[in-house]
Amino acid sequence: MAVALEDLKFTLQEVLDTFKSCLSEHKEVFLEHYVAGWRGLVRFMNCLGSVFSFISKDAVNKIQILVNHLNGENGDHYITVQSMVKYELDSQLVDLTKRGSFPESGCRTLLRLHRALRWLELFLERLRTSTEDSNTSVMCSEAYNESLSQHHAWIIRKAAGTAFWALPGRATFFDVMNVGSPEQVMAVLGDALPLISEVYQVTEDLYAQNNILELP
Ligand SMILES: CCCCCCCC/C=C\CCCCCCCC(=O)N[C@@H](COP(=O)(O)O)[C@H](O)/C=C/CCCCCCCCCCCCC
Repeated sequence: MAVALEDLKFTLQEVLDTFKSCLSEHKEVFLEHYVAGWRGLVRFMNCLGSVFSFISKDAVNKIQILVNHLNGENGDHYITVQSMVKYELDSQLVDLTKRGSFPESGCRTLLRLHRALRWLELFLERLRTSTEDSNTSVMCSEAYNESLSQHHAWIIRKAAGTAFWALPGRATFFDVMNVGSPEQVMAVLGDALPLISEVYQVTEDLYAQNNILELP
């Protein structure tokens, strides 16, 4: 497995810092930082091997859709997730019941990443409380089955389940994170998790209030 440890050393910290900077003091989620967080996670995943490339391609595609909105002529409306939701709903730019004219709306695209963030939260929580003999593939599968899998077709669930078995063991995983000793990894995860959870919850509440948690 080719792992660019030097790149990861700052990338992982960067990812966690990026999620830290996602929330404004008024609990708005900055789309630019949210997307940057995902970019970092994808870089990390790419270092785990080509077996994950079908996952990273989908994530990259969705990240790019959001970046295009941010850089587009209506980019001002995409500064925060809150302003994006308001703008797209007010302007009727979202397919609400079936896929139609707006397959790349910001709302439906971010929803896919938002669901994946729940997987990440559950997976990192398992890693944080794991012991030496815990199995990363099992932790990853459990987190996936409790979250994202409910939104995936059978064929995607099968492919994801197969890819999870290619994950490195816990010790290698921690090495790749390059944070330091297992205790230091646990401490970093302990710092990062509440922030990731808060970003997830703020987004979840916003989508629930606007009744857009099931966008096609
Ligand atoms: C501290 C870091 C340690 C953990 C590092 C984790 C790095 C994870 C990086 C990226 C995660 C990938 C996010 C995937 C987003 C998937 C979005 C999605 O659900 N897409 C599906 C629906 O889209 P539409 O068709 O409606 O447009 C799409 O069908 C999915 C296709 C690809 C398969 C997705 C499988 C997701 C598995 C997530 C677990 C990733 C495991 C990585 C292992 C480290």
